[in-house]
Amino acid sequence: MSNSWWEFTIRCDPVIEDLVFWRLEQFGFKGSASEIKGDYLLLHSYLPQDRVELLDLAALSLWLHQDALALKFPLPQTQWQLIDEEDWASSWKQYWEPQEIGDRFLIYPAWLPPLETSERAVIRLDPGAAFGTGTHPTTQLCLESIEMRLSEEAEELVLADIGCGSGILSIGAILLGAKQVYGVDLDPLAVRAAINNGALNQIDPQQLIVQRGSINRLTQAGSPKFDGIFCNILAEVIIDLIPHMSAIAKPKCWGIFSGILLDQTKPIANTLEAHGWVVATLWKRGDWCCFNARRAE
Ligand SMILES: C[S@@+](CC[C@H](N)C(=O)[O-])C[C@H]1O[C@@H](n2cnc3c(N)ncnc32)[C@H](O)[C@@H]1O
Repeated sequence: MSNSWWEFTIRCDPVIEDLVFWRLEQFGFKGSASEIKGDYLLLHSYLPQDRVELLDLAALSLWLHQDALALKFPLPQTQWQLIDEEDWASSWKQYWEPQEIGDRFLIYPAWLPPLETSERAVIRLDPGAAFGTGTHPTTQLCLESIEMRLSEEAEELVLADIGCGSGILSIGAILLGAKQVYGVDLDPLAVRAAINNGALNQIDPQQLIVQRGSINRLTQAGSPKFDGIFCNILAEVIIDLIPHMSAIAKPKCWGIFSGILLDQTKPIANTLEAHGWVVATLWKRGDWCCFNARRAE
């Protein structure tokens, strides 16, 4: 089967949703959708076939069992199957619904009829294989932080979105008035999704500039210095990236760092402080937290 996808389905206690999401993300799954069914959670996650071996999926299932056992929750039930590209597209879509985030955003699936009016900034999205539908707490915490940062005088801001995924944060920032956002992602599928989503939201490609790569793309000649940086990746990756951020930050730059589990806050705070950042606030949701920081004067 060409262009096939693994659909990995997990039935588990809703309390361990964050942990399961985290495990899937570490494993490389991108598109996930969950729904509550009575007293359990049904979670579907998707990954291109060529990114994983069958045995790895069995190992993932074991990890999920061990996680639940360690926390004394019932064992999750897992199953996986190969589906073709067309089925993947429709599987994914049926579980994903419009979602309000914070006071200002509405995430709106691309395949629904466009809204005629909304009081909210409507982010239309087709995430494709990229992470970033707004259903994950780490993305929500970022969008809410962006909302707070961009409440006024946003029109001169040039921002960086490191690990842009579907482009959801970049698009959100532009809809709230940012002048320009540079998005980077290591994953070519994410780059494609972010570019397509920019177009879907009628954003000028000069305003949302998406490139494949990481922070190194933003230190190259011709890249601007940034007024704000957002980065929703895992803690270990953020710790590696922080030392390079001074090179792309304006003196009063702010930073939004998400994708961090509660028990990982200390190394993140220490690394930020060691590299010239002051932590302003720490927002929490479930097991996750998001740092809002600014450059030390
Ligand atoms: C958790 S997703 C975040 C997507 C989106 N920004 C959001 O908030 O929903 C993390 C993204 O970072 C990308 N990524 C992982 N490590 C990276 C790195 N070192 N540099 C750039 N992108 C990276 C992944 O491919 C993935 O698309």
